[in-house]
Amino acid sequence: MSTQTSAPGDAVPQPLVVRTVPLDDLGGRGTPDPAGTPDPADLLDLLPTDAPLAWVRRGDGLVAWGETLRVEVHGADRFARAEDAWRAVLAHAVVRDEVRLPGTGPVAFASFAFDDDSPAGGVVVVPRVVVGRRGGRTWLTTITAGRIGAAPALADVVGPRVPPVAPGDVEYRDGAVAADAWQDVVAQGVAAIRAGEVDKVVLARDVHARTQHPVDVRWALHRLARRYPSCWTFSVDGLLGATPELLVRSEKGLVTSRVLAGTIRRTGDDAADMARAAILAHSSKDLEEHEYAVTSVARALEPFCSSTNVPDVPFVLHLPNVLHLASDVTGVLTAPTGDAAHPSSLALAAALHPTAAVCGTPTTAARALIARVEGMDRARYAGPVGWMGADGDGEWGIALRSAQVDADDPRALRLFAGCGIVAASDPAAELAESEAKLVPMRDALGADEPA
Ligand SMILES: C=C(O[C@@H]1C=C(C(=O)O)C=C[C@H]1O)C(=O)O
Repeated sequence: MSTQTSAPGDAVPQPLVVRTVPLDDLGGRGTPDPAGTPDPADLLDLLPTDAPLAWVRRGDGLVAWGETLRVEVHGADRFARAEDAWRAVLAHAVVRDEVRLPGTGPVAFASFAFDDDSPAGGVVVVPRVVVGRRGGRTWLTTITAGRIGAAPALADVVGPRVPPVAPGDVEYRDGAVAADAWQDVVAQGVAAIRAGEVDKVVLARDVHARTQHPVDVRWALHRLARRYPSCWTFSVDGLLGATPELLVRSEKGLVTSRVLAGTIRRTGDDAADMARAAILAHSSKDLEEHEYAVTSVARALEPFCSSTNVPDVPFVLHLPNVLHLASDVTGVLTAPTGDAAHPSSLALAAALHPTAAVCGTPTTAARALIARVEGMDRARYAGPVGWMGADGDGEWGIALRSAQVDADDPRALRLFAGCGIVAASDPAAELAESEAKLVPMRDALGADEPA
């Protein structure tokens, strides 16, 4: 069943029955499966064409499909409303979880707009079926309205494998701001920095794609996951991508955030790229950009944590298209007192969003500058995307290296990319960097067979 509600708490199916069973001895690699059921070793292979949900990295993670409940939220309190809705769902849930790992039991996927005023708002999807994998353990969760019945079996909830369909020819055209004109947007950002309005601002652009065939999101997901194994490949409500940036993971009182800022394009030549990595690691412009982003994350986490660990120097993250300065910031959540619980991963994501990696410093002025000069609605690009479990633990990425499929036209997509701008930024170089950041999604829509 699928229920639409914009008022959290409305129309929660009662009771909601959640069952998690292990799949450890089912369909493992090399196990002959007479029913032809896909191998859960590759989670993405399980997904149906329609509205696939995914959060995977290096073969682990969650895939899901079906909609037991969908909640749409809007406005500045969209995160809090989403959390209220999730709690209302849980209040009516009967849970039998035989695996008890992060990601087992009830799970919601969600994605949120970057901007408080965006019509894109946010969406929480409680799927009907979830298959998860973590450290060699695989499980199946079903979330249905009704009564507790027999333990679910994979063969009953997964259809025959329909191979992903290629998008065919893809036409690209300018988005809200043409590529050339976007250099003026960057120049306005630099001018605002020099005028003292902000220290850093992140400016983005979109590109429109039109595919020959309706987009089969799974085609793109497979390609993203294979080419960008260190990224989090995600799909929620038509927003898909492979982000290298983890806004926050919260697990058993431990929080982690992978902060990126400071980028250099790769050349394709390994020796030259090693030299570029060294240049990046010593570039004062990129180190400045990075410092703003790390500080914004550390400051936002501090009120929730009894201790935090902020690395002194970033490492260089190598991706096939770009190199980034990266820092893994960690913290221990302050132990709850009395009946209080830890803040949920979503509450932490709400407190962190938007970091200086995707907005700028100071936040309020950078937000206002973006709204004034960027010339587009970012929608859910650069907003939090991820999943959360019943205990509030979960993982939220920043929706970068991403595209949004038009809900009314499955052949139309918007691709997005943005760049951190500081006083020393050069508009032409930033345009080139934005092109490099569009590569993952362009390749994901490529015509050749997935490798
Ligand atoms: C805004 C994007 O990326 C962000 C900006 C970066 C930069 O300017 O160096 C690096 C990583 C991300 O934090 C994007 O990919 O669209």
